[in-house]
Amino acid sequence: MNTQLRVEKLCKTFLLHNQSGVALPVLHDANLEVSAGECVVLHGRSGSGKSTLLRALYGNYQANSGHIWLQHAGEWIDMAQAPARQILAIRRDTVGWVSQFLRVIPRVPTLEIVMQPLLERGVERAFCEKRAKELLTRLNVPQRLWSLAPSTFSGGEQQRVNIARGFIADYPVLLLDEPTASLDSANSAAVVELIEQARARGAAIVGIFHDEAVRARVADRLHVMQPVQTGAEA
Ligand SMILES: Nc1ncnc2c1ncn2[C@@H]1O[C@H](COP(=O)(O)OP(=O)(O)OP(=O)(O)O)[C@@H](O)[C@H]1O
Repeated sequence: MNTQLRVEKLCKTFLLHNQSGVALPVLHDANLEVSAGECVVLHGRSGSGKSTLLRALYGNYQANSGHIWLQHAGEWIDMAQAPARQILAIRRDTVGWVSQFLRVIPRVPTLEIVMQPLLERGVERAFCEKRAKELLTRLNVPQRLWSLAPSTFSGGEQQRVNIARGFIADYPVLLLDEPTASLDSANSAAVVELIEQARARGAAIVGIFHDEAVRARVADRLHVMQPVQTGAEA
């Protein structure tokens, strides 16, 4: 097994400063190991910390303790301790994030938004454009929209632009936050196919999928999230 990502004893407690400093423990000694070519789906009841773990893996949430080891540029790096500059390099080259939401960039055309992750890696523009067009076609984003900024697109169209952008680069690690939420079955099937292809090329994938049929299709394994027991509940 070629391990690509290893989470060790990760702890995360949210401190609600504007609510009397209440402490909300969400992750306690969370462990997870994902190999290249494996898709692990986070599973557990609402509020069990699935999104929190996924965001910590992308460096959006700072863990209180523990490690997030991943292979980046031929070395093992602890994402939980990495400085901001290194996190940016990890996001460019190693860890991709695909969610249902597009952070709309004003006035930038769709094709440009989709190409951006590859352009940032210094890939030749003609290649980026070809790949972006292929993905937009596969995801049924009509060609007449490609030159427009997506701020006025429908929710589903924005979602598919975001998915095209998330899949354009061959990231060794892919984090998927409900990428098929609210897509119709044809578009959902197109996303499932992209996930299967990423897995076949050796990506280590961690995802959240509430749709049971999609989960059954893509998951090699479910990772069950255990809610943190507080003193009152124990
Ligand atoms: N930024 C935050 N600040 C404070 N508390 C947070 C924050 N993000 C999440 N939480 C809390 O952490 C707990 C876990 O939330 P999280 O979103 O990780 O759960 P989830 O398993 O993804 O839930 P769902 O399936 O409903 O999306 C919740 O009780 C939530 O209120």
